[in-house]
Amino acid sequence: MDIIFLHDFKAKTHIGIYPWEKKIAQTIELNLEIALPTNRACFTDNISDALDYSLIIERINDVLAARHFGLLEALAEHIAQIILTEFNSPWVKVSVAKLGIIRGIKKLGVCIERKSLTY
Ligand SMILES: Nc1nc2c(c(=O)[nH]1)N=C([C@H](O)[C@@H](O)CO)CN2
Repeated sequence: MDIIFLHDFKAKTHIGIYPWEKKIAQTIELNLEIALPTNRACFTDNISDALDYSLIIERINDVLAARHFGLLEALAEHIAQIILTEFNSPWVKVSVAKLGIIRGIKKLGVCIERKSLTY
């Protein structure tokens, strides 16, 4: 299985269950591992055979700008489903973390793995 990874992807979004979290954007950190539907690009060296990671980043940034999620779990699930359904990945691992939200904890979050139903 070939994988594209995006590590330490930081972005601002509105997330959280408390009223102040609906008003103030927070920085989150995403870590993604995205299984590829084919390894063809390894042999052809052609972007049209690859999963273009810049399109994934653009799509995720659009979601983070447009949506408010209460729970980290819900945001992680939303991103996982986009990767599986829109980018045809057979498997994805998504971690979403908040930074410095609770005193004494540098980073906390959730990590989920999902498989496509079509593979
Ligand atoms: N399992 C979770 N627990 C909590 C979440 C969450 O997203 N998943 N979120 C919060 C608050 O928004 C918190 O981050 C603000 O300090 C609390 N618990």
